[in-house]
Formats: sequence, C-alpha cells, structure tokens
Amino acid sequence: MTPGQRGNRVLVLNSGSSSVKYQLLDMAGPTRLAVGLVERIGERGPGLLRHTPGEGDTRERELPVPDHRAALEAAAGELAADGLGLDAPELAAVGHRVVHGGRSFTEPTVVDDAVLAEIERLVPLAPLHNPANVAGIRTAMALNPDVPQVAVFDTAFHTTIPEHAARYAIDVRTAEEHRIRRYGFHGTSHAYVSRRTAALLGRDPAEVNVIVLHLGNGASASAVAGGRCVETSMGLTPLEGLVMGTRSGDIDPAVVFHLARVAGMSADEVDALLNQRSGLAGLCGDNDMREILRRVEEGDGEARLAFDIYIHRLRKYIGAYTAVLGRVDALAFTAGVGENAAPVRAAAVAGLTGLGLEIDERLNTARGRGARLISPEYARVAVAVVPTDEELEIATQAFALVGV
Ligand SMILES: Nc1ncnc2c1ncn2[C@@H]1O[C@H](COP(=O)(O)OP(=O)(O)O)[C@@H](O)[C@H]1O
Ligand SMILES: CC(=O)OP(=O)(O)O
Ligand SMILES: [Mg+2]
Repeated sequence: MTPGQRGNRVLVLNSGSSSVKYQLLDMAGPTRLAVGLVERIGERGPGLLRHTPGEGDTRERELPVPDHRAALEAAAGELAADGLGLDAPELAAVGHRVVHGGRSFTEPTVVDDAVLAEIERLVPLAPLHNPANVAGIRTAMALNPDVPQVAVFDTAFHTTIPEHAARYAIDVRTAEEHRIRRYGFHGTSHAYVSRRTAALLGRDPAEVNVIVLHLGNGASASAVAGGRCVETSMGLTPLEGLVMGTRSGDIDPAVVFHLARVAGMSADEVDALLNQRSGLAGLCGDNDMREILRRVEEGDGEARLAFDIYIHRLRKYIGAYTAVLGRVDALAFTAGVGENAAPVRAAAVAGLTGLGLEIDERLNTARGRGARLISPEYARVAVAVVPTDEELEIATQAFALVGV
C-alpha cells in the first residue's frame, strides 16, 4: 500500500448503555473478519467478552469492564491476537452507530470536535444511547488517532418523514424552542431491510411500499414508500410506539403528570419506570420473547397477557401504516424477535386477510436463515422475514464516505 492510501477494513461499533457489539469487515468482499460483543459494562461483577474470528471458534471469557474504554481495549486486544490490530494501515475507518442525530445530521459524518460536541448536546434526547456512542467514539479515537471516525445516525433515514407526520399537535413555539418532534430510530435497519425486501421481490425499491417491523429489545415500525421513510413509531426519543422489552411504547401522556401528582414521582423516576421497568418486563417480569413464549406454552396467564398486549399494539400499527401508505406491497419482520419468533409473526397478521395479509404457516415455521417470503404466492401483500444487518450497512456507508 502506498503512503496516504487507505485499506479496505472497517471496524463497526454499536455501543449500547451496557454493551458494545463490534465487527471488523473487509469491504473488498465484503467479508466479515471478526464479530464480537462485550457485555455487562459498568455493572457489578465481571463483564463478558465473546469474540468470533471470521473462520474460527468463538472465544468467551469473563473480565473486568468498568467502562466503555476498558471494553473497547479488550476488543482491540482480541482482534490483535488474530493479527487484526487496529493500528494497521489496512483500517480505513471506524464506523459508529449513533442513535440520536437530531436535525443536525442527515448523512454519515466524519467526526471532529464540533460533531462530537453536537452529539453530546443531543444526550438529553437519548439518555440511554448517546452517552455510550460518545464513549465509543472517544475511545476509538484514542486507540488510533489517524483513522477517520464516521458516525452513522439512527435518525438519518427518517428525515424524509413529512411535517404532518413528524410534528406533534402541541404549541408551535414550545415545540420549536425545545426541538420537540418525531425523529425516529433504528433508521439504518429500516433502510437496509426495506431495500432488501424490494430485492427479495425482484423489484426496484423506488417502486415498492413496505412496512418494516424492527422487533428487537427496542422495537419500532416504519412505513417506507418508494425507498423513502414516511412514518415511524418512535418519536422524540426511542420510548414511543410499540411495546418493547422494557419500554412502554405509547401511553396517555397524562400518566406522567398523574404519577407526579398522585404518587409524588420525580421526572427521573417516571423516566426510569417507562424506559426500564415497563414493556414486556413490566407486564410479566421477562423481557426476553423466548422466555415469554415458553411461559405461554405452559399456560402462564401473566405471560399470555403480556404477549397479547404486545401483539395488539403491533396490529394497530400494521393497520395504521396500511392507511398511511394506501398501498402496501410487503410487510417485513426483522431483528431478534421478528427474525426468530414465528408465533409473533403469525399472531401479528392473523385474520388480516381483509388487508391482503396472510401467512403460510409451513413457511413461517420452516427453519431458514436468509431473507425469505412466508406468505402464500397468491397473497396481495408479500410477508417476509428479512434479517437486519446494521453493522454491514454502517460499514458500507462509512467506507463510501472515506474509502479510496
Ligand atoms: N429464537 C428466538 N425466539 C424469540 N425471540 C428471540 C429469539 N432469539 C432472540 N429473540 C429476542 O430478540 C431480542 C433481542 O433482539 P436484538 O435485535 O438482538 O435486540 P437489540 O439489538 O435491541 O439488543 C431478545 O430480547 C429476545 O427476546
Ligand atoms: C434506538 C433503540 O431503541 O435502540 P436499541 O433497540 O438498540 O435499544
Ligand atoms: Mg438492535
């Protein structure tokens, strides 16, 4: 490699509040050179690191991880042990998932001091996510100051949402002063999955209307018309919309001041209640859909009700987004629950033949890994399972920005 030329490798970091997921990719393929996860950052007891080289066995060990810096240093150590040191000239960029970009960032952006300051300014709008993203960027900068850090924003794909869908019906001046509007999240996933769904149908994304259901621990729905997002369920913060692992999703906003007045709860206490002790966990004590499905099988009434509330909300959004789009060509399920939980998919569309939605239960329950259709051939709307790949999408965008 000649001096000044950059290599083909991109490291992608998806930093959460207590975990860092990372991938090293060779964009010439693209080929995955390594995948890993550091969990339980800053929690009591040891952290856990799981690292899988491109071709090789997974290594797993416990280690102290008091903060994100320690987590990233441990990940860098694992990569170096595989001969994939992050100081190597092959590294073209580090791509970061940044959850909240406000209205400032609509494109992938090379991070400098001003960009970092703006991401920090947005912390109050994503208190669970942006601080971890900032920590990831700072640590990666310290590990290799010469390589460009590229921020890819969850909010970017949603900047095409029209004003009538993005604005809340509250006093205009208050909304403007405090930047209150629908921003939407999981945009990298919604963009990737809607495109992949069009490809699965053998059609140009510009011709296709898709409802994407991103059902992970955080969950959101989006309506994508001809490749552009026109509506999404998360709002000012990632709390609005669907029922999630620990988040309530939609509630009457009066619940907040009722709890303040009647229960004497502070803003922070209500915040913690709705973000951390609500959703599936709040309803039945478990936030893992696998565990809930197992309990439902055993006839557990609490888990059944939690499941029914989760499904009811999903169905409301499917109906609403059908109306928003007017014509729906495909419904795509993605992320941990969407990709793996056949009973969730079946219940979400059961009886919706009036909307053109139908699932072939044999296809729905068949084992499969890639993107696949689960609707019968004659159905008016294609129903698909489309594995998301936020890391590949982030790497692709980062490489397009800085790669040679
Ligand atoms: N086989 C499965 N069946 C049902 N749910 C699953 C399965 N595998 C994973 N999940 C669900 O996926 C969730 C995690 O999804 P993921 O997209 O990885 O979330 P996040 O990125 O928010 O951590 C878990 O909480 C679990 O409920
Ligand atoms: C924005 C968001 O909710 O992200 P996650 O699902 O990773 O928590
Ligand atoms: Mg996720």
